Amino acid sequence: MDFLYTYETLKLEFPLVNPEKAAFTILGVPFDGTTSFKAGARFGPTLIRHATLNLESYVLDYDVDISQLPIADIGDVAVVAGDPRKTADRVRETVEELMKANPKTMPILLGGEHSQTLGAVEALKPASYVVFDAHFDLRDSYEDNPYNHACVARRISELGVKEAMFGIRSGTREEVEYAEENGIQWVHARDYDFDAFVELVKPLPEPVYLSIDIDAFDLSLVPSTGTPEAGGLSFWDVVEAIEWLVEKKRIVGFDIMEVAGENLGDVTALTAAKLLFYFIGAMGRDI
Ligand SMILES: N=C(N)NCCCCNCCCN
Ligand SMILES: [Mn+2]
Ligand SMILES: [Mn+2]
Repeated sequence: MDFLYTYETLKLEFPLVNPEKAAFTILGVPFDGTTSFKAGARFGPTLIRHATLNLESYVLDYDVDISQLPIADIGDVAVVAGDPRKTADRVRETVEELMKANPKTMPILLGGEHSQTLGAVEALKPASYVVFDAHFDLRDSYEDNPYNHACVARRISELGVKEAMFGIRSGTREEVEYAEENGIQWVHARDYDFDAFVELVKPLPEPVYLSIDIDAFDLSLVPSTGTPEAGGLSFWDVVEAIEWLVEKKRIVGFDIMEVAGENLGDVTALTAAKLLFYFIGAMGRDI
């Protein structure tokens, strides 16, 4: 099918289906127009797709071969360089077009700056937003822009979406206060464990949007990201949380954001690609 704002790009190596028939639809968002420290998230979607070439499609832990699942890849959103709001509008419109064509598909965004998650959330209207991130992203405005990547959770909370955050280890006093005043629960990376995750996520209303800012992981796993922070989560921390969510909650959208880099085979993209396969594999157990 045709989308207003997307173009074709590198695709996953195994057979793909049309979005009308897909249980999962991949959409790249190669935007890095408000990146404040380390550039290159515009290459994230391509780097992640390329990194999947290194992976077996068989997810050992689940006995699921994801090459057998109905997956679509609708390419990348054409970005409006330097304008996170206009680009997120295109993301929103693309996800709306997609859901109209196939209300049952699970959109999977690959990014690209975290600012772009807003567009998907606006389109999908989840009741809750579960996010793994080193940062709160609860600033009202950053570098004079309310749609900067450092503000995305604030914009989502203003939509009335309940939020829970995991892996946090960087923020301002104002962000901590905003979280407190608005009932946003969070777990510091230092205090993170599976029980803490379940405790906060269990009471959240469905459906849930799950967002992975790749900087939630320890720096060693994700050196190429916009605002890297030491002291993050392990790979299995996040995989186990995803498994719980997939089993217990209705998920309407998923993303892996803030993957940057300039070189094929970048460690960060390899981490992101593996996580992508675990998410699809875990979801695919029920298909
Ligand atoms: N949500 C985010 N990714 N926020 C990161 C903000 C960057 C703060 N730099 C502060 C530098 C002060 N010298
Ligand atoms: Mn972050
Ligand atoms: Mn973020």
